Amino acid sequence: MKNEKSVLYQYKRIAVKIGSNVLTRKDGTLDITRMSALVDQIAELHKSGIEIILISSGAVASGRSELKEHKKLDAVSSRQLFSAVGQAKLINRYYELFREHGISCGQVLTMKENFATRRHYLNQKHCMDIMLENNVIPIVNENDTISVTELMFTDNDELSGLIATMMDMEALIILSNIDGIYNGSPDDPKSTVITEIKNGKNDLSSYIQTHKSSFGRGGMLTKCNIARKVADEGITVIIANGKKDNILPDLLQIGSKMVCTRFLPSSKAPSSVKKWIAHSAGFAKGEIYINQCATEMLLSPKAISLLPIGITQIIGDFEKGDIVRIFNHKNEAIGLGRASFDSNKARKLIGQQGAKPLIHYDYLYLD
Ligand SMILES: Nc1ncnc2c1ncn2[C@@H]1O[C@H](COP(=O)(O)OP(=O)(O)O)[C@@H](O)[C@H]1O
Ligand SMILES: N[C@@H](CCC(=O)OP(=O)(O)O)C(=O)O
Repeated sequence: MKNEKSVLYQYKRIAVKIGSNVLTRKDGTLDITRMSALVDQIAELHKSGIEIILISSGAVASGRSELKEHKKLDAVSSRQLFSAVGQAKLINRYYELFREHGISCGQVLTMKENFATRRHYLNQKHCMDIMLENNVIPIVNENDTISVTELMFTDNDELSGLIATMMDMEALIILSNIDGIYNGSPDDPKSTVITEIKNGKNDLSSYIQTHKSSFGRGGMLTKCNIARKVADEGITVIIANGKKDNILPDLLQIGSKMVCTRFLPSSKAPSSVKKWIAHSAGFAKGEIYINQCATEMLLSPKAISLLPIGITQIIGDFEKGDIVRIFNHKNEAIGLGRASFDSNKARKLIGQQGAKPLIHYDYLYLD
């Protein structure tokens, strides 16, 4: 499709995640100039016909800029206070900035629990589908005011991965304060950006410095793990520098030479239910341990369901339809699935021949 400047872009449907570090100045306050520049770029892409979902951090930073004086607070309280004030200010800014381009945007606040059941998942999907159909740009963030401690996403990278898969986007662009993933310390002049990461098992952990940057929550390692998982589901993931001028149009042009790290997508995308299950580890209610033979069968190229005969132990209580984690005979987590019946019935059937599968192949996701 052609835009005003006749630029050809690579995708028609993208999710863009703007990280805390992109939107935050050194003193922790919101960088409105950067925000405005990114809105201009998104507006340009939107006008060229690309459907865009924005996952934007910045609520806490925005609240911090607003409430210069406040009582002494612990970490949870300050996050709740800053995000309550900051999210209102953040979305208001986006609203005004997009309005200058004649574009409507809408707010979607969510939390981990909203992905836990298939029904909640589909409700959220419907909300964003309807926004896109009506030319509205969804701006998604975690509902930081009530999502605390164990209910929280690791960070907005995890949330953006869930959104990109749920909405069947062609690409997820993760904008951070760095050009991509370096093959060493980013501060070392000998390090260079890894431009392409092929699908499959690549261990990048030796490259990643574990210290976190000033305002990011998860760090580069979570970004990589999420990126690989999303790419396995058939979506291209690009990590690029959101602080660079005109980064989005430059990055997405056909034949772009812009420096970034690109995770190449798998050509075999799983079904929509399997994608949901793949991102459900945080909501698993039980643990299913299986023997070596069952492990080998499940990992074989054939479409095999998990039968009670291969189960050795069940930990935890779950209902029919809940997500459970699967462990091999070496107690290593190998995947997730949706239980076809509850834990009481499953326990009674352990090791039995001829019983119905506890996890049907269609509801089984292996790492
Ligand atoms: N090998 C690496 N390549 C690139 N960045 C790295 C690497 N190791 C650690 N990092 C750090 O990861 C940071 C980005 O992650 P994060 O703090 O989560 O950002 P964001 O807020 O944008 O999500 C970078 O600023 C960088 O300091
Ligand atoms: N939801 C929070 C940001 C959460 C977060 O983890 O951000 P990031 O480090 O950009 O992935 C906020 O709006 O301030």
